[in-house]
Amino acid sequence: MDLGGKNVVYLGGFGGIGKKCVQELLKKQIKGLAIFDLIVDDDLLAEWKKLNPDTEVFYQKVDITQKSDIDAAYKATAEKLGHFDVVVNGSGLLDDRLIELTIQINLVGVINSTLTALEYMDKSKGGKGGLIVNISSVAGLQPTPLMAIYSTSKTGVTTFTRAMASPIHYAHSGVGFITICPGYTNTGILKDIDKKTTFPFYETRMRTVFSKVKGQTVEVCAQNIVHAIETAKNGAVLMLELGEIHELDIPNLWNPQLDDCVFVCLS
Ligand SMILES: NC(=O)c1ccc[n+]([C@@H]2O[C@H](COP(=O)([O-])OP(=O)(O)OC[C@H]3O[C@@H](n4cnc5c(N)ncnc54)[C@H](O)[C@@H]3O)[C@@H](O)[C@H]2O)c1
Ligand SMILES: CCCCCCO
Repeated sequence: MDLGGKNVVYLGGFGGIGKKCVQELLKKQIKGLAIFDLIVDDDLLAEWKKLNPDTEVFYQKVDITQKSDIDAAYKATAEKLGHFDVVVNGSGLLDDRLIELTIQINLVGVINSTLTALEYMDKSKGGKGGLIVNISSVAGLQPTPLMAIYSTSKTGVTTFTRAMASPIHYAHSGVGFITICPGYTNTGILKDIDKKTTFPFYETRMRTVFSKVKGQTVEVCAQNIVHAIETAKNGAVLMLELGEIHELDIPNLWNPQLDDCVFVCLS
């Protein structure tokens, strides 16, 4: 999608990856940018507004565990911008001690944000269509024993987003979906990992190598997220690893058998 003149909503826009994504998005002559987040950096927000006078940049406080916050923020954004073309669900928590909160933020919050945004974007409901980008993780592509709860939440994000990208849904709503799965990216989420694993001090092979795993810079991750927004097709699952974008082809593992054929479950 050409981002020039578009309206973007970014959830988690003051986080490590979020801040850099916002800075990359602001280079694309977007028309409006709504930053939803639990926290705000007032100085950074003021700087973004000052440096981008032709873009309407504003902040909405949102606790993504509160559906009422999500509803209010999207309503206010629709009133301010008229419509929005791109939504990035980029909030997240990595702390397996906090089971319910991990699921609430990483999965239920993304689901609620997605379904609320769809109410405004869905062509069949008077919307203009658009693109919803859900940030999963490499931990959302395969089981990650070191942080099993986080991995579960992110696997849910990957599966939910792929289901939303069904050709049937897309034909109906005109809203495309892509899943972004970053590898290690140098932000605070990876710090103090021993306090955030499923089992404290439980030596897994991953824990042994955790501090030696190669990571990518936040800047290159953000650049690739924005490149994906501009170029990826509906349904793409993109692993962003060490500065590269790998489009993944995840096979169907089950296709229902009918009396006279195998029904391929693509929608
Ligand atoms: N850094 C990595 O290695 C990495 C790798 C793969 C995926 N990710 C994912 O990328 C996204 C951004 O992560 P990050 O590395 O920038 O971490 P971060 O901790 O810097 O940012 C997390 C963001 O989520 C927001 N958030 C947390 N709880 C919230 C709540 N209740 N309501 C609203 N917002 C809330 C924070 O305010 C912050 O803006 C997350 O979804 C994370 O799981 C990160
Ligand atoms: C072991 C997987 C680490 C995932 C990074 C945060 O999504």
